[in-house]
Amino acid sequence: MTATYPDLEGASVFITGGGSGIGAALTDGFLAQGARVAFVQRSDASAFADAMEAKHGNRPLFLPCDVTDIPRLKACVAEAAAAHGPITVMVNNAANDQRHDTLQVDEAFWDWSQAINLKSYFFGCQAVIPGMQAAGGGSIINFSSISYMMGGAGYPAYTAANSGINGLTRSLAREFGPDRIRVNALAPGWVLTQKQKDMWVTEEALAGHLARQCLKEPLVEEDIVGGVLFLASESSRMMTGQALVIDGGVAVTG
Ligand SMILES: NC(=O)C1=CN([C@@H]2O[C@H](COP(=O)(O)OP(=O)(O)OC[C@H]3O[C@@H](n4cnc5c(N)ncnc54)[C@H](O)[C@@H]3O)[C@@H](O)[C@H]2O)C=CC1
Ligand SMILES: O=C(O)C(=O)C[C@H](O)C(=O)CO
Repeated sequence: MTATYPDLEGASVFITGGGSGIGAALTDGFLAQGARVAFVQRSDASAFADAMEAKHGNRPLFLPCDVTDIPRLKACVAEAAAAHGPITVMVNNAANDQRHDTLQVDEAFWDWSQAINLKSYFFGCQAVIPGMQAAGGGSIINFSSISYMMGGAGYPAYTAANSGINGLTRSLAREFGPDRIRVNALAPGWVLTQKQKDMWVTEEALAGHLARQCLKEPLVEEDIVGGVLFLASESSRMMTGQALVIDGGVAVTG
């Protein structure tokens, strides 16, 4: 059950990685609010856009883009603004939590990981801020993760980026608050997307993780949508520079 936010009707929303996983649930959730949604991702999402149009009678604008290609990312932001009006809601969601062994990481892997998981976030924000300033404000939601709060081993380049996203978020909130641009992070817990199930979920790992949650059910994509809509809408008008955690209540120490 998701609340309705009347101010999101007609809002111009841009989502990175909006065609699969949590991002697809976000595209669905914003379309259900009557927003105009543009999203980017690397792989073809035309069939998903068709399905969304059939469901909502409101087609999202899919723009193929690798978010590590910053000129292309900026061009997509410009194309989305031309189609839907100035972007007033930006969701930096695309990421890659590829596991890695610290002693095997080389500079190329490190740079690849930061390019997706941190650099694209900075330049995604930079691309939408002038339009938000001209529009009199906006809301940016940067996806982080509880991964760095848990201090989990096995993906330090990813957790470093997730931690960096919170620093980025707080600094941008300070710099652009006077323009009425709000910048918040959202840190999900373990959300059982198809990719997580295919790549990382084992019975043992899931049981260990659920033991750390207060609420003993796994999270699904839709559990994240309500928090993002709230941060996007004027219902959170005096909230900025924060990290909203949706993780079923994971104990972060021990
Ligand atoms: N699923 C989980 O358990 C958790 C997810 N998160 C965060 O939530 C966000 C979404 O995660 P998921 O839906 O699980 O991820 P996912 O891997 O299922 O989807 C990520 C999306 O980003 C796109 N993408 C990846 N690299 C890209 C690139 N270079 N250029 C363009 N698009 C690219 C993918 O195509 C996909 O649409 C991420 O920021 C992730 O760090 C955080 C904590 C836990
Ligand atoms: O990709 C992530 O970020 C996560 O999967 C965070 C999870 O809570 C996790 O890593 C559980 O082991």
